[in-house]
Amino acid sequence: MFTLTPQLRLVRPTHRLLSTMTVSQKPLLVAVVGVGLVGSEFIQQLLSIPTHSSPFKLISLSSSSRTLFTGRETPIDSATSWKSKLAGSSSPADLADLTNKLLGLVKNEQERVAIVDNTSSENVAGMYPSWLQAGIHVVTPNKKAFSGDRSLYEEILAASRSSGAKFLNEATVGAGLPVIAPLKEILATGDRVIKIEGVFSGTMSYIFNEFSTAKSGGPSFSSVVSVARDKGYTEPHPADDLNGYDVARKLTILSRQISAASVSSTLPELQSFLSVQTQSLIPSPLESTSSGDEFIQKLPEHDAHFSATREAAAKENSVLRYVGVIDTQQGVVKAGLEKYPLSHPFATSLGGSDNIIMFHTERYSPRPLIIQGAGAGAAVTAMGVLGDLLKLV
Ligand SMILES: NC(=O)C1=CN([C@@H]2O[C@H](COP(=O)(O)OP(=O)(O)OC[C@H]3O[C@@H](n4cnc5c(N)ncnc54)[C@H](OP(=O)(O)O)[C@@H]3O)[C@@H](O)[C@H]2O)C=CC1
Ligand SMILES: N[C@@H](CC=O)C(=O)O
Ligand code: NA
Repeated sequence: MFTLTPQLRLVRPTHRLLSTMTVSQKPLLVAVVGVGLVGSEFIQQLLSIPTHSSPFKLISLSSSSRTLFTGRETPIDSATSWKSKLAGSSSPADLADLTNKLLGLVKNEQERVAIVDNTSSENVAGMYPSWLQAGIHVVTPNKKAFSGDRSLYEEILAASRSSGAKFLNEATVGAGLPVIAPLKEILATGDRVIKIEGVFSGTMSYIFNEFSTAKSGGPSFSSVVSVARDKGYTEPHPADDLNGYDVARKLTILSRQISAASVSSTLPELQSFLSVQTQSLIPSPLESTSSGDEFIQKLPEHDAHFSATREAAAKENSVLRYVGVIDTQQGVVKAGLEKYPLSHPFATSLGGSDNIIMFHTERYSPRPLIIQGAGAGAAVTAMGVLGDLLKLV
């Protein structure tokens, strides 16, 4: 009889340990909103983690027209059938209804829930404060919430602070490249950013890597833009890349992060990405061209201007690159076309849709921290999103 006691002693701590592990290893329930290029690849990558070892359960998918909500007992686990299951769902897309269902899981079942927003929708971005307030984590490559109206950004920060739910947005800048995470570490460990300078647009990178090289002359600007569009690198309307807004949004995201970490930041308080000094490359006669096809058709009329700019740079042994700069000493955030000598990393080391980002900080000085690699594309962007999701578990 007395032998029971030691056994009990053994059993009880082991059991407690198991129950603790069970709680901390409860899978994170994931709802995906947006199943386009990045969304589909993200689902593929998520479902490629073997079910028995996955820390996630995929419980909901939404396109702009319909939602599939399976709940946690029968999660979506097949990379081959999720599309047809979503297509066959009779539930219309309804973010309010999805929010209520997820809120029930958080409040009534003590589940941990994350929404992954793979859209570029402002409406979806506008839901973040209510999701975070409800304790639902948000992971996204969508730049809208963090680069749009300052009030939305502040609501997001406040909601996350009050509930403890996290928002992670690594893929909003440099796609899968680590940019946001190193910046957070630079700031959190007490280093000071002096300047961030980089090629932040995959599309602009491709265009200028092809248009302006170490060799004199080269293809016409319009032909490079046209090829970039045919390859699927540009937005359907190339003006949406050439206006520089995508770069301005990325600079806003980084700049707000720097300002939030430093009470004495000299950076301007950006009301939105529209507050960034941004040079548009759209020739003024084409500014109101609403069709992408018409834009491409008329762009050759402006080739001479771009060729002259290229030749002027070449005379100085330099090339043209569309860059973004955050200068905390000058208090400037700007995006535009700049000349770089051939010895500069922006001039000769870039290929394809590479991004390159240089962090000049007090610690990384005089030699900057440089991050470079593919800055657009479904595979690397989805990896950045899944990487963020893994940080939650
Ligand atoms: N592609 C890239 O290289 C990179 C993309 N990103 C960002 O990733 C995000 C996704 O980009 P990408 O996949 O290329 O874009 P896509 O246009 O391919 O996909 C976006 C999807 O969002 C869906 N959508 C729009 N509104 C809603 C809504 N209210 N509810 C549910 N779904 C909705 C659309 O669905 P439907 O088809 O049903 O209309 C569409 O399929 C964007 O924010 C983009 O800026 C970031 C870095 C790099
Ligand atoms: N259009 C963007 C894609 C990622 O944000 C780019 O060109 O970098
Ligand atoms: Na990134």
